[in-house]
Amino acid sequence: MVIKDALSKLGYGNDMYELLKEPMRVLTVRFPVRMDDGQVKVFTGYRAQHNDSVGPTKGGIRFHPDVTEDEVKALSVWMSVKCGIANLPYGGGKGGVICDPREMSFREQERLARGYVRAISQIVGPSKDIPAPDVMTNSQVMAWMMDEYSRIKEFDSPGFITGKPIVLGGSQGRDTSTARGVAICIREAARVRGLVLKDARVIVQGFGNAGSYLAKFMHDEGAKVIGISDAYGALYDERGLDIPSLLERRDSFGTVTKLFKNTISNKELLEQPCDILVPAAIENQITQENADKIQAQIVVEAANGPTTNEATRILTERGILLVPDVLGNSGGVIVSYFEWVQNNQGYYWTEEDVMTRLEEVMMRSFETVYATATARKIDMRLAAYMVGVRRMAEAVELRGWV
Ligand SMILES: NC(=O)C1=CN([C@@H]2O[C@H](COP(=O)(O)OP(=O)(O)OC[C@H]3O[C@@H](n4cnc5c(N)ncnc54)[C@H](O)[C@@H]3O)[C@@H](O)[C@H]2O)C=CC1
Ligand SMILES: O=C(O)CCC(=O)C(=O)O
Repeated sequence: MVIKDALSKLGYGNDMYELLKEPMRVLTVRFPVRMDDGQVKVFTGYRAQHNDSVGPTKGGIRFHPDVTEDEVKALSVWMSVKCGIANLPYGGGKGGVICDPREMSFREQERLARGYVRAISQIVGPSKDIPAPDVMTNSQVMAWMMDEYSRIKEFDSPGFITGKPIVLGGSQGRDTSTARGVAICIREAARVRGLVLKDARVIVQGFGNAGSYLAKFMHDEGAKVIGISDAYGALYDERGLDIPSLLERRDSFGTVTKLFKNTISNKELLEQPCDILVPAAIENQITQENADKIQAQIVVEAANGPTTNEATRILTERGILLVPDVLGNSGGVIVSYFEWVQNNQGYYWTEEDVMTRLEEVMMRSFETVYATATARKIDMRLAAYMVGVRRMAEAVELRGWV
């Protein structure tokens, strides 16, 4: 495990690893939701809280048929590392519900969101554990969840959840912040590799919140986005895709390829020649099986966990610069933190303020991780974990837990 290597390189013993290798708390909930046809369906969900030595835990909630307890647990550990790199006063958390919102009506999704919040309400809160959007959840889902939590607690609680619509206390720029952070990492990675972004060939896997805005930002930079995909297939054109038109035609779940006949598979897309490859969908996409077929100079992970540890080793040995998820996609939680700060202060920033601060934190994070990787001659993922876990380990020691 990377966290074990990172702790060991930082000089910590096995006791620290034993504490930090898994979440301190995981709640499994089963809750009823009345469907539109009058029947009641029981859904299973989870909320994992990795470690709260630094501050309350923080991390998104995903609605997806493949959610498992192990996945949510791993995602909560990665959130801790991510918050550590960006120096946010949080530990990591993550939640998920096994469901397929694409098959549910708007009102069924609302009842699901509210039911999940009722089920987890005892262990979450603005100074305990603060959720946010993730796969197949969005600002509307956050609005329902915030409303449900506020009703239960009987006071307005915007700071309970981030990624809300602006009128309900959301932050300017949160919707595009994950992609903005990825774009900053791409710019910095290209700089250290001497790659000019204009006309650089970019492939983005996933066309939801993270992937679609990233494709837009790359297109706006003058790069050539030659491939994109969603859960149903991929579009590829070496002359460059019409990203503005695809953005208009995607649905709220990031689906667009169903509108086209000439699609290729996600597997084929990942193996096409390009300069920059951005996995922005789900876990385990670059593995031992296809890592030697990746034809990019730079891989920036917008998704959580798209590259296995073995594949990270293969890509790094092949000289490909891999910017890991815990750094690459940290723009989302950074602006979530800004949203929470604004909610706590009751004072709201301009989009320019948000973007300037995001840029500062992302630049500092990239530079610290890149310098650690270069100085220690280690891959960017291990370097990121060393940077990310250090503060948490210190806090654990100072509290006398280990
Ligand atoms: N939304 C956010 O603020 C953040 C998201 N992330 C990560 O980014 C990734 C994507 O999240 P979002 O864009 O928010 O989700 P989303 O639900 O908005 O979009 C997901 C996209 O991935 C596609 N997809 C789903 N299953 C797929 C498969 N098997 N193969 C290929 N494509 C598939 C979907 O069709 C959709 O285009 C996830 O790993 C998430 O954890 C990370 C940090 C923050
Ligand atoms: O915005 C947040 O608080 C967390 C987003 C998230 O789930 C992630 O970074 O993976």
